[in-house]
Amino acid sequence: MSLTATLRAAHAAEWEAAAAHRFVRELCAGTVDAAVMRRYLVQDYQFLDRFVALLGAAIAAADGFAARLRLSRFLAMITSDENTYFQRSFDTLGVPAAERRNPALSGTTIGLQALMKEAAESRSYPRCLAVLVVFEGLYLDWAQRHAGPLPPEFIHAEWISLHNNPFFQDFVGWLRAELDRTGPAEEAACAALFARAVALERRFFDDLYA
Ligand SMILES: Cc1ncc(CO)c(N)n1
Repeated sequence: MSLTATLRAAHAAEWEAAAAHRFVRELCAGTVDAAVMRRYLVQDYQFLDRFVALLGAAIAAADGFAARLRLSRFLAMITSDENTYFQRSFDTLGVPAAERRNPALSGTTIGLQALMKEAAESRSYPRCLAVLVVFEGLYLDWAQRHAGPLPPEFIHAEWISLHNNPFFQDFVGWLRAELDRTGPAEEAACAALFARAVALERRFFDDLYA
């Protein structure tokens, strides 16, 4: 089995709990409560800041120009289409500037930020990939479970389509192949980061209903 398949299998129960979570089921049905969606987006925008830094670290640590180009194109999408999605959602939900910029962080958001900081500061390409494979692979997984027409509200519909489109599918497949190619040299460290990422993803969704 490949490294990514082995890691995924080792954390199958936690992965499934996140990928089939009540939040993503309600999101795909277009029925998620507006206060829950607001709470999610406010915390996730703080995730995004560190996520952009992690992508920058992966770009710097990557072992070739082809990988740097690929990661840079993804980073360009995050800092354009995805960032404006948050801004338009915050406008629609009436989220004030202070809460967009500097909200009270949940323990899980702090944990995700610390995980990304640690991976970024390792200056290790495979360690950055181990975290990215979970974040992007898990979001592709739940978004691909959506069937039928997209929900009517853009806040729901765009969050699904941002995570299930040909560009994103292709990118996640490439991330997995990169981790399989480079991860075996640092397998224990990659496995530890992968495990923490899956657990935090699940908690991030659980928090919304706590
Ligand atoms: C917490 C979290 N994980 C993964 C993604 C996908 O990038 C996201 N937006 N937020």
